[in-house]
Amino acid sequence: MENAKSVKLILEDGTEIQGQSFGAFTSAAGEVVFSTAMTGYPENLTDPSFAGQILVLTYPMVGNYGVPGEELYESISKIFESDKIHIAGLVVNYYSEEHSHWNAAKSLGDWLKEYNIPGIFGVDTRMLTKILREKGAMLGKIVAEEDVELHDPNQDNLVAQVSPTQVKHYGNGQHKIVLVDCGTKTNIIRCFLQRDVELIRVPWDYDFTKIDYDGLFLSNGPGDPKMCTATIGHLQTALGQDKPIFGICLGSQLMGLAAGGDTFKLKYGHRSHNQPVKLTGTQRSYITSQNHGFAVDTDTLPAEWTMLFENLNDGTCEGIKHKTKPFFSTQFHPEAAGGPEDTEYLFDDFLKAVAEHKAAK
Ligand SMILES: NC(=O)CC[C@H](N)C(=O)O
Repeated sequence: MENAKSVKLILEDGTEIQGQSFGAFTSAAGEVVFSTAMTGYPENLTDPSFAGQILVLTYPMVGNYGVPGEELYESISKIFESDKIHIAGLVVNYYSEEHSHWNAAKSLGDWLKEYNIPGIFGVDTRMLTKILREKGAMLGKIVAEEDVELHDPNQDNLVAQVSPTQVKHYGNGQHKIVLVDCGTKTNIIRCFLQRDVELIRVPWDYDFTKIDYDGLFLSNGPGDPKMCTATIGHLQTALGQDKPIFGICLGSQLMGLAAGGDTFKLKYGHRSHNQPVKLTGTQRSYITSQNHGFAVDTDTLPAEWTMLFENLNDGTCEGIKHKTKPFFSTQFHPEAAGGPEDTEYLFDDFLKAVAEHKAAK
């Protein structure tokens, strides 16, 4: 891009990288994390799990397929994972303002401008990723004209910032599922609506134990799961019953915490579309889409819980399950947009558990 203004990326360890501005010419602070996914920036940027984060993309050319226009499916976005950009800033190597794709409606830079989010290009993002892998995810800032303070988003209750304040209903299928929205990706809603469900989407701190549901679902979401004390409290009540429960990503961490286990922060997290996980007790592995910085500490799980999936790169917990009750979770994203769809069958497993539980009543 010609005539782009200079901006800097500054990390908390003092690393300073000069680059050029695209998107909004403004400063922003956050936690600097990297993703090695090769595509999917429209989905990543709108995933509420990224709230407060400055996202570094290792794929070297970004923007060349543009950004799709908004289309709706059952009153939710057909493509995006929410109705706005959630990242704090974007760091890329080569930015392509020119774009070409059958459904492109605008450039990535124009889209970032609409939401006042800064981007920086001309950064060797693979070198930067080596720093983040060695030292761990760090605080950082993109500095345009005005300087800003470093800020740790994990100290904030980000879930309260991205969760809706109203209850919403979707679909009229036979299984009544409560979706606790801690920052849900819309593809989770789409996955449910393609199945036989009536979905009740409730805020993160809503007392869902008052609803006579058939199954409970806990969504993904941003920040430290320990901030969600209200959700954990309601979940503990639900764990005292037998109705099926399924959690994804933050939802998995909340299940671990409500069960009495602990969570911890990974050194630099898992963000990509090719994370291998193994189903415990089998030799079967799946390629999964992931975006998390925290994980359940398997060693802290109570005796009636066990690890359901294990990450084959670093051995960390990628899901848990109760040994006798129909409660299970994944740390990865089985609904995966973008990314591999190998594990979407888990939605069917959950609804099968719901149907069986209803039949046994
Ligand atoms: N995608 C998610 O739900 C992320 C969960 C949590 N915020 C983490 O970073 O681990």
